[in-house]
Amino acid sequence: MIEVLTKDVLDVSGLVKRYGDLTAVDDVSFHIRAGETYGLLGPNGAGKTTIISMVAGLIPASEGTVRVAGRDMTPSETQAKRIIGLVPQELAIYPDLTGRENLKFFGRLQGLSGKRLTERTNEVLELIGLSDRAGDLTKKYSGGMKRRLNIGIGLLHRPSLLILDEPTVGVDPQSRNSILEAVEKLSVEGMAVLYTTHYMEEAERLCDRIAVIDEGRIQAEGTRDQLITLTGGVDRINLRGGGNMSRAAEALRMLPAVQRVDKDGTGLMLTVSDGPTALAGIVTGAGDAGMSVTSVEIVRPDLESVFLHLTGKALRD
Ligand SMILES: Nc1ncnc2c1ncn2[C@@H]1O[C@H](COP(=O)(O)OP(=O)(O)OP(=O)(O)O)[C@@H](O)[C@H]1O
Repeated sequence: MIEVLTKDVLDVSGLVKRYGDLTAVDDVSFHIRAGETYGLLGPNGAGKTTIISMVAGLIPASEGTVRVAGRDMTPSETQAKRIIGLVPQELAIYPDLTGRENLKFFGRLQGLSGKRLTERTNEVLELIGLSDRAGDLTKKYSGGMKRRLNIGIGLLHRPSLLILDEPTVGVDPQSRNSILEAVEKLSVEGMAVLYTTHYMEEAERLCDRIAVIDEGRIQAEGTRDQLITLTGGVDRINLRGGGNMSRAAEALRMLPAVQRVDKDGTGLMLTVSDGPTALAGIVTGAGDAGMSVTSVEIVRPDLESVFLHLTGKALRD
């Protein structure tokens, strides 16, 4: 049993995709186990959709291998595809059918029928939070509800690996939360999830491990905390106020935890090795040196800082 649980559901090795002179995906390798949510975090055009298109067997790889539950994935492979639930960015639902009718239609295509189809449809509606709107035509759904239904369709056949391509782009906050909650629940139930996003908050909340992707390459991979250590793990403390800020800056530079002090018109920005521990001494030190501090902010490093550190670019457009 333990052996089954620790086996990789997905194993990607040396994956490359070339379009003419452009290498859209460049030597990408990673693996995902049952119950693990793995994030591909990168800006638009980083290569995320191309990676998952190869993982799902929609397009052939130029080089490298994709193994799903031990089987080689290729566009002609059918067994491995049954293990996957792919939820693309584009919606694939019928506007003139209700939510429930859409699920039943796609469920039948996947070989479900009778009581099993009804039960699974109800389970999926519950999971994506659409039970109370199941009887409405989907053309009346909000964008977020349509997106949730799209995810539901990918779940009907109980895949071992769910692939979600930027599932929350352009959706309302309620639907976004409902999507994130559904992914968390599926993960607890043992599903492996491959999640692409350019929102670092989502990667931080959902993903056990994250690959930071830029220009087709994995720039770094690890847990959130492992990635944060790449930045040197320093915090920023912003002090706002008035008084003698030049003297305060000089005094604060002498404190052991303070690596750097920058000054602007309204305050001081400090780079500090352990912000929460050093905070009290910094505020006291600034006051003793003649600064009147009116506000204090600690900014801990996040995945945005990691991306900036690795690529010199901001994650957001
Ligand atoms: N069929 C194609 N032919 C030529 N170039 C392509 C093709 N598909 C993707 N590309 C290029 O490959 C690169 C990666 O695109 P990809 O769609 O995988 O990025 P992404 O990270 O998923 O971004 P987005 O979220 O915008 O889709 C881009 O430069 C894109 O223009």
